[in-house]
Amino acid sequence: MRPLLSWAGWRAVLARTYSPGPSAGYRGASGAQGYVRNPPVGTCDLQGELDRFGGISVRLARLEALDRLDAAAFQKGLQAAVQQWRSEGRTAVWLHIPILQSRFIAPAASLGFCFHHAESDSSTLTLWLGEGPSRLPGYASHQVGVAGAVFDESTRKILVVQDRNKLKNMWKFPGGLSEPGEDIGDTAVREVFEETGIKSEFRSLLSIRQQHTNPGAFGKSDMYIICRLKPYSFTINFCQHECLRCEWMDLNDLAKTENTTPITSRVARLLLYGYREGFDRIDLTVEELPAVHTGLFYKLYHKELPDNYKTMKGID
Ligand SMILES: NC(=O)C1=CN([C@@H]2O[C@H](COP(=O)(O)OP(=O)(O)OC[C@H]3O[C@@H](n4cnc5c(N)ncnc54)[C@H](O)[C@@H]3O)[C@@H](O)[C@H]2O)C=CC1
Ligand SMILES: [Mg+2]
Repeated sequence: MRPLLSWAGWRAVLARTYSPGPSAGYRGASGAQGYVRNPPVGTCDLQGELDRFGGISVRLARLEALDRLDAAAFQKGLQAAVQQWRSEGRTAVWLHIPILQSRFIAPAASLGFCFHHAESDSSTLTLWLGEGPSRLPGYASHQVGVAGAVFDESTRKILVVQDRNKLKNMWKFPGGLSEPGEDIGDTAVREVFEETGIKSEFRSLLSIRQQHTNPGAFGKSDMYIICRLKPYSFTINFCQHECLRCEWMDLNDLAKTENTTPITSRVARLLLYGYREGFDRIDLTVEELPAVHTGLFYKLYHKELPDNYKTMKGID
């Protein structure tokens, strides 16, 4: 059995890891993003990561001796390390703690660390070391809900549901919360299918509602986006868990009824206007463009831009 890492050993590991000497220099230019990696000391192989803002990121999951380290020894080691990082002019510490090592949260908090966020299997705590108030960005500020206004132009019918879990049964568009990494249009199409059995395709984005302190948003703000969808199946098979009723309703009736929410009524009128005057008046269509710095792609939603403006040919 390997020996328990002592406080002195732990302190040495932390101190050596964050004091780049000849054997542990930063990769890349000074002040740039890089790693600080030392050869294993005792049973530990600690890695600290320097970010481009001068902060240091510590991932406890990478410590080999973590299981055998007690909370008190961790606190002393962390305190010494924080002192060292301060003296080195680091701006912040990001401490990533696996859920099974949550015993290290309280010692870190006693040194001034606060929760930044938590995911299912880890929490991230931060400590601001820079001048003045913290400039660290917060975590998620909104939840995103997306509904589909599925409109069949050939019959002028719109797909509506009544929620099973609401005290008042009002007509609304089927929809739900967006999943991480999911495009807005894909959420609308998925939620419509899950709740009503109707297959559809994305056409445009119609409206965005922002609401703060929404009771269902875990203290965050709520962004509720309504998309225009085109149906390609018409037989309703609605979800009994979530919906009480589901119908194809004439768009005029939805625009006039009082048995609906203000947002549904407003978007029904918007759709009626688009149906009569041309959907280009109301649609924010989507295009995929490349991001310059990351090489990733993103979706951009805006009113249709004439081709000559896209290319800027023939424009003064
Ligand atoms: N103004 C409007 O017409 C309405 C807008 N919205 C917006 O739609 C979005 C959310 O859509 P939803 O259809 O509510 O989400 P959703 O379709 O993703 O999920 C709703 C279902 O999740 C389950 N669920 C939710 N919270 C639960 C809990 N605490 N415990 C157990 N089960 C739970 C229930 O089965 C519920 O039927 C939000 O952005 C909200 O603001 C929702 C209702 C009406
Ligand atoms: Mg729903």
